[in-house]
Amino acid sequence: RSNKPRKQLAPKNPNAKKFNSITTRRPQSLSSVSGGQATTYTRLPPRDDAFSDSITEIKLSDMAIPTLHQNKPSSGSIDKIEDDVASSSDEEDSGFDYGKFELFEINSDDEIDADEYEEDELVFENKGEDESGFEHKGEEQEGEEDEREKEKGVPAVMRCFDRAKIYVRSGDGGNGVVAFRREKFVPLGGPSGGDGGRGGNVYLEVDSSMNSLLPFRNSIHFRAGRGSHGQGSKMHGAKGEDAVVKVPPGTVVRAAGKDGVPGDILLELLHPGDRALLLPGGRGGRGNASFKSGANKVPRIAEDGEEGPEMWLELELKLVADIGIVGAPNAGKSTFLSVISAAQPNIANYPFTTLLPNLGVVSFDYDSSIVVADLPGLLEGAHRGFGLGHEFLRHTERCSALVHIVDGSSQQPDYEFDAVRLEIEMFSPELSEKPFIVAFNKMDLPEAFEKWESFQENLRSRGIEPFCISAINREGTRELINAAYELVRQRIEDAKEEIWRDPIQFSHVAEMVKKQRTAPINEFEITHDNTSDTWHIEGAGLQRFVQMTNWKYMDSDRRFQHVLEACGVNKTLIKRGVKEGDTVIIGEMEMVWHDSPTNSGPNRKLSTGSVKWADWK
Ligand SMILES: Nc1nc2c(ncn2[C@@H]2O[C@H](COP(=O)(O)OP(=O)(O)OP(=O)(O)O)[C@@H](O)[C@H]2O)c(=O)[nH]1
Ligand SMILES: [Mg+2]
Repeated sequence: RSNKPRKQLAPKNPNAKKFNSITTRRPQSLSSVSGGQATTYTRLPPRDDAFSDSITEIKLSDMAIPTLHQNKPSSGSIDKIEDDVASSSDEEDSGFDYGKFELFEINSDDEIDADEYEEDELVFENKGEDESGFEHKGEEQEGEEDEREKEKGVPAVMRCFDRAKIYVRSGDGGNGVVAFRREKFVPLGGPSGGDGGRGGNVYLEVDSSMNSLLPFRNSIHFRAGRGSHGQGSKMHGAKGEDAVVKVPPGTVVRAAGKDGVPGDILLELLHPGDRALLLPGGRGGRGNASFKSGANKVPRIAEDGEEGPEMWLELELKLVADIGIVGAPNAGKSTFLSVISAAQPNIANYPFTTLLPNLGVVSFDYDSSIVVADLPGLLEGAHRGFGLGHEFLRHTERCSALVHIVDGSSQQPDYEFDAVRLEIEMFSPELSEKPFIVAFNKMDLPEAFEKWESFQENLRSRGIEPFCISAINREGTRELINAAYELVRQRIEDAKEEIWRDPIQFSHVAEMVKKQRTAPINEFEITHDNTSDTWHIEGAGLQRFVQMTNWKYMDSDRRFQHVLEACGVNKTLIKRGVKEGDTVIIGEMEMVWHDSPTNSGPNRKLSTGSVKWADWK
């Protein structure tokens, strides 16, 4: 039989994990000891342990960045590493270019222009730890940054306020080991290799001190730690450290979409304390102590740890406010928020003072309070992209009511009112059906005062009773917010009568992953490529089995043959006409098929039949 190793430059399996870089893999050539069929192993995937560091939280630093940078020019070569591949692949559809972003951050020479990045301070405030020093933008990137801002029409800080795309990966399980007990007075001590530890989980958790997704501008990779490897004396490896991704309340989590089609909603993390197990870590590989059986008392076999699943997520923040303040730019929305709550938004006499929504809490008697959001001003044509406010209208989707502030001193308050209402309708009919209150502001100014009566009449004729206020003098503001509160209260009471929703299932993604993991090993599909005489065997269970098989150990081969036999792969292949020398690919593993001389008859099972292997689990 030929043991010639085959060279293969790219993973043949399109579903194979992207980041198993080929170059880090030591090609090994082992020939099977058994007389089974698929025997010569030509390409094996020992996992490289580059990511074995335990990672707790935001950890984009370390290895990811410099390598990403280095690797950029050599695209096209197979010498890619995880992040390079991962970040360049999924980005185009998202509208964000995080890869670039990161690249900039690396180049940073830590020259921070305090004025320029004033806004960014907001980012760091929220960060639990910013250990890496990569967060600050240097000067070089500024040019490109500007360019991009022009492209998108809105400053990056606004784009990243409520949207982010992140990468999460749970930890791989630790490997099991082969060891035997050797003690002076214990002859034949038996197998004592411990199991590897479980990989760390990835959790998403609401952090109520956060109010934007801006921190994800800087850190988008979250990896849980790998489980430690097992050791002799039946010592099991420690569990890998969990990664906890903190998000602000009101975050909607989607699987990253493709080609502009948003992915499925996985989770909604609305309230402080919400915590979801997203990706469970990989199972630790079993050590040889676990493989001991009556028929095989000296098992020379241990499993590798299971790889932790990975995924790209799209986060979207929808503020959890009870009331949204809407209105044209410069109407006095922020002023109103500042007088009813302790919030101190920027107020100035020019349009678009408010670039990002502000939140304020208004307390009422009996311990009740509501959250009020002040949104950037809405212009006519906002739904076509004019101005800024439209970007943020979706934050009002969760509001119970709107307060619509009209600038009484404007030329035509009636017209302004209609224009903003129209924008709201254009944005979403659902939003326009929310209860709202109209407030005619700046009554202290004579030009506003003059227009009040006609404005009031006009609205009354349409069945709306407007309020008049002078936000700056705090006149009429209390009545206005009380009325708004009344709307919220009603709404809450109405909602109580609605049928109770099912309690939110925070672990359903993890359940899905777990279910996938338990995919039976005998469910697979075989496709045959005539031109290259290649057989692809696809099946989640089998692929997982291959991934966890550690070929270093003698008995691994036998067990592998045994499993192929037992789950029917060999039989199916023979039935479909596999020939001597054909390539058989399962997951990342490539084999050459050999017809053994004892192909038919009971002899086929000779190699494995006598041993009972521990169950695959
Ligand atoms: N005279 C008077 N001026 C007011 C009143 N309320 C707000 N202003 C002024 O109107 C200007 C705009 O106020 P803001 O509260 O920043 O308006 P805004 O609606 O938040 O504006 P944008 O955030 O730019 O959309 C400021 O100069 C305020 O001082 C009021 O009741 N009377
Ligand atoms: Mg404002």
